[in-house]
Amino acid sequence: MEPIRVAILGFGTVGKGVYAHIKEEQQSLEQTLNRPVQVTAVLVNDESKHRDVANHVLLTTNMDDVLAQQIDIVVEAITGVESAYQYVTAAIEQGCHVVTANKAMYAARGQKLQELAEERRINVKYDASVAGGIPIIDTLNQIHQLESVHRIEAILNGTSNYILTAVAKEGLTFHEALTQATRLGYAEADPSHDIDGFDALNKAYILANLLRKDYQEITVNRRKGLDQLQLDEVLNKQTNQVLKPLVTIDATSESAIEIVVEPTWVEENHPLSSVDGVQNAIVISSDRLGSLKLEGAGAGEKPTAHAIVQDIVKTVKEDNRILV
Ligand SMILES: NC(=O)C1=CN([C@@H]2O[C@H](COP(=O)(O)OP(=O)(O)OC[C@H]3O[C@@H](n4cnc5c(N)ncnc54)[C@H](OP(=O)(O)O)[C@@H]3O)[C@@H](O)[C@H]2O)C=CC1
Ligand SMILES: N[C@@H](CC=O)C(=O)O
Repeated sequence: MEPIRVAILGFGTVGKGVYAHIKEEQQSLEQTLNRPVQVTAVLVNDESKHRDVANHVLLTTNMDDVLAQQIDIVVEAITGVESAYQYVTAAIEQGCHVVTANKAMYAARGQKLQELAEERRINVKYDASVAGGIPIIDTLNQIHQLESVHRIEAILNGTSNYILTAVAKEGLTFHEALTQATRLGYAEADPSHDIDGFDALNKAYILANLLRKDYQEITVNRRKGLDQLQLDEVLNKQTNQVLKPLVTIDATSESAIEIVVEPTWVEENHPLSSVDGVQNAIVISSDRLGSLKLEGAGAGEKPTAHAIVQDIVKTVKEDNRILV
């Protein structure tokens, strides 16, 4: 039986995680999809760094070589915006579905990509780009189809939450905690994106865009990261309060969806106060639902790979040309 051919762009924490997940879960994937899933090509910056790709898989630095492999689904897990956008655009133009984890790229170019994808009847899925393993994109879409979501409060950066927890509860220095977060594969290749709040802002933007009506703008009222904190603030814990890297998305105004990203002291009975370490959580509020809290691992190899493989499975099930 013809395999479903997958290319992985990027072979770092996330790309390797997807490669390992597909290999380890080969049988269950084949049972679910009635066809085997095969990683056919891997794209990297520097081939010489990568010895753990099997011989039958094309390892290359050239996207044209990847697309020459009759790929069904391109998994994009590289860093930065421009190259990623070009690769994904080329993939869509060639008729490949796309699954991406790259929130910086998706926040900046997601809308353009979806327009192009719609023209070509291609899926672009991006659940792994927000909150690691938490299945937030489809969940939020489904809720919002039934009634307006008016507010989201969330922790969307695993590295920042890991650092604040380690400093406050384990007595680590900021530098020690960041070093551990990097070693564990949580931090961005350039961890300043975690620390300055831009990673959380990109994720907030992706969620806000799902709630946005055509006439509404998305405005960023504040973006602050851990880099603007004095460490003493974290150590000198105030009574009954916990410092959390909070994101709020307020959709109550007719004209704008307003985002605030800011480390915030929350009361101990706040739904996000107990979310520690690399965990992320999202509290979605609407009239009928009240509030729904989703919590799970917000970063790292396995949860992120899980989200990507889920999107691969959904993509195949939605495309009759692949699902035979
Ligand atoms: N780490 C995490 O927990 C999560 C990360 N993400 C996102 O997933 C993406 C990947 O993250 P992560 O795996 O941690 O990053 P890494 O830095 O671990 O890996 C990045 C990989 O991308 C490759 N790469 C970078 N630029 C290019 C390029 N222009 N062309 C070809 N290959 C390139 C690198 O190649 P080489 O190895 O040769 O240098 C490397 O293999 C990022 O967009 C990140 O924001 C999303 C959710 C969670
Ligand atoms: N660096 C990010 C990785 C996942 O998106 C984080 O720490 O949340």
